[in-house]
Amino acid sequence: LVQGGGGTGGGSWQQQQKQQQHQHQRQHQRRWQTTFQSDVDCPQAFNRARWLDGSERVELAYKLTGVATLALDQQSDMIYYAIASESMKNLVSLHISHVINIGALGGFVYWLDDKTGVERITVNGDRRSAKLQRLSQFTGIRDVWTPKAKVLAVSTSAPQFSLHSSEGSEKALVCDGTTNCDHVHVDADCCKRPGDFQCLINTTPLNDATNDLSRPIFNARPSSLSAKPSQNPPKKPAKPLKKSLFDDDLEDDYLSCFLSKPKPPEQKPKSSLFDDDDLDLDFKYIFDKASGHSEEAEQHQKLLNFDIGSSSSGRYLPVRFRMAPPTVLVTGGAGYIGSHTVLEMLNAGYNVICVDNLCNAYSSGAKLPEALSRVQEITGKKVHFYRADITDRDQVRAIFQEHKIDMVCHFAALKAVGESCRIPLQYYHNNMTGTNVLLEAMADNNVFKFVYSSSATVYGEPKFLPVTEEHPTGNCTSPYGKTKYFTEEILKDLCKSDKRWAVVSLRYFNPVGAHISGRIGEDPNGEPNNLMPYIAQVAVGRRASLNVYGSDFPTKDGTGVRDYIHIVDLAEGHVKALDKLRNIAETGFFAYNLGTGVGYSVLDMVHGFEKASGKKIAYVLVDRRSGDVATCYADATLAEKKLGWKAYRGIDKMCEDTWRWQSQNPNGYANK
Ligand SMILES: CC(=O)N[C@H]1[C@@H](OP(=O)(O)OP(=O)(O)OC[C@H]2O[C@@H](n3ccc(=O)[nH]c3=O)[C@H](O)[C@@H]2O)O[C@H](CO)[C@H](O)[C@@H]1O
Repeated sequence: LVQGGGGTGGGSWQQQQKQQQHQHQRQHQRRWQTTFQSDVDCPQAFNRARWLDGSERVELAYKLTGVATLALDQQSDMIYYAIASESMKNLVSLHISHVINIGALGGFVYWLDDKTGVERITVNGDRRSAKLQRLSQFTGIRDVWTPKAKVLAVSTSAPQFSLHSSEGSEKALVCDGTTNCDHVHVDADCCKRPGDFQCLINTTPLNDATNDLSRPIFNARPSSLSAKPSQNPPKKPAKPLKKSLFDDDLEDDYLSCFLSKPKPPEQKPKSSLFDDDDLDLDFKYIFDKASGHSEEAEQHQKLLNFDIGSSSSGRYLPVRFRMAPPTVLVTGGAGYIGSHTVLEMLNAGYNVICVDNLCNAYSSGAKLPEALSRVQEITGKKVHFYRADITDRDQVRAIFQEHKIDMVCHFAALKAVGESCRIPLQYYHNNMTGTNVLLEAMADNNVFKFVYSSSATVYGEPKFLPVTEEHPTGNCTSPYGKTKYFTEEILKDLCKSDKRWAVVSLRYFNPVGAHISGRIGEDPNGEPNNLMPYIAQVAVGRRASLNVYGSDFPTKDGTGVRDYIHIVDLAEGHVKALDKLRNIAETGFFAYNLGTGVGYSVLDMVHGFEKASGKKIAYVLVDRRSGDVATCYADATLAEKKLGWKAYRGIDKMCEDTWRWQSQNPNGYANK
């Protein structure tokens, strides 16, 4: 036992408590969202916290049915409750890093223990059995002392707690952590600190205290008891307060007192978890238990990946499990949207294999098309590339045979509206037959997770604004638009026919902008069809002036209004869609709008670009372009709710980034 205590330390303990509370509150205000990462049939999962809407995390946790070992990146009450649900019966081991609020964790551990089979817990890198945790650090109570009795269990769920004793002691001295006391007491004759108090304890021995925690025998708020003022000042000099319970030698002494367990020798941090025989044994145990077969257990062990962080004390190693990153086949990966998405996917940790026939992407003849070579340069990560046509069944099959593909992100398509009216058969062949070939190859290889590059064009002329996903689809005017609509219909039928398919169709509004590096951007072949690249080429001197199609629309300045979305926001939307497909077992067809919800007119864009580039954009007002609608903008709240995605970049950023790309690459990629 550690004797005495430091009066001066009390203030800092309170301060720490307050700081912890504030920190916890701040976390809740930011509303954590978490993603659970787990492979199918893999009994481990890792949870990553994010700053987004909290609604989905519970749902995700509920899906983790087969998981035996769970690593949580952050502490969150909501997650705990979800984990302690019926679906987590298999959970035998829990690892939580960055734990801040020990008190909240206390309540959870009792509940969790009751609802699941958890036997191993690691908190902030410190491993103990659930039974040990019960008695000490997972309670809001800092210290318990009884002169004679051996305390079997301390249960707390503020403001109530209960003490159980195996022997005939009638009183215990309790410090609840909100007091000035930070130490275990040796003498029971009086309370040492103003906030300490004595309480009655259960004198009836319990056969199995661990099963009887739900029965409080003593309920009181410590503050409601009259605390005795300290009679004598502390004799010993104050010990510096520890940052957390886990940094504290006291804890081991304390536990050894109650459990007659010798204090474990101080351990040096391991350079690798695999050096730790004990831990290996733990895992073997977990896997044996989870799978019932030690051979399988060993296989799982090989699949495990660890991240080891550093701890402030150097004594505990925060451990994170990392699942093997999934491999995504990206078709059309060398194009404008494809290359930006590949970049974000690589940054998010996905393995990427690209296929592109280069019909609309620049290549100098090098191994990689220029856009992807620059993506590699920016990310420092490798992109596998195949020059192949997705309408070619043999080529597509060969790629699936060569790689173990987990998901597909499908961009490869022809996209010029006017051209599609001239050569519709080529559009139907490329966009629809190509997609069918791809889907067949996926099914043949048991790959059923698909992100589809759709367009707001599926809505046709908006019947109401903002356009929600509920808006009717199919009233498309161009063959290009119809290929997007028909493909969505094929995907819906596919999902209906076979419940293994999980498809996310992303309906883009008007993608513009470029990566902040200025190294990749939109590089259309020939004269641009779309507004933004046209403006950029006027600004850089490649074109004399912009034709503004229509100045008599019923809009604020007579020009067409669209929902322009920054390409990096759009790319992030794909990563979110992949994350969703990766992490949940839900199947079916899901469509989401990717837009900002804000409409800008053609002249807004012209002026925005003038501001960003410092160049005057010459333009001429001409007749409307056939098929153009006055106004179109998205309601993108469903993507926010379901994918945790939102567009953050506004018009200034769209124009600045486009200008950086265009001014640094006046002739696009060819201008290397
Ligand atoms: C109906 C249609 O075709 N929709 C496609 C087109 O959307 P949008 O027609 O909405 O995109 P866009 O960039 O071609 O046009 C945006 C706005 O700029 C105007 N504008 C455009 C070019 C120009 O030189 N001068 C000018 O004034 C145009 O009238 C419209 O009001 O392109 C998108 C890709 O970004 C999608 O592929 C859409 O499916």
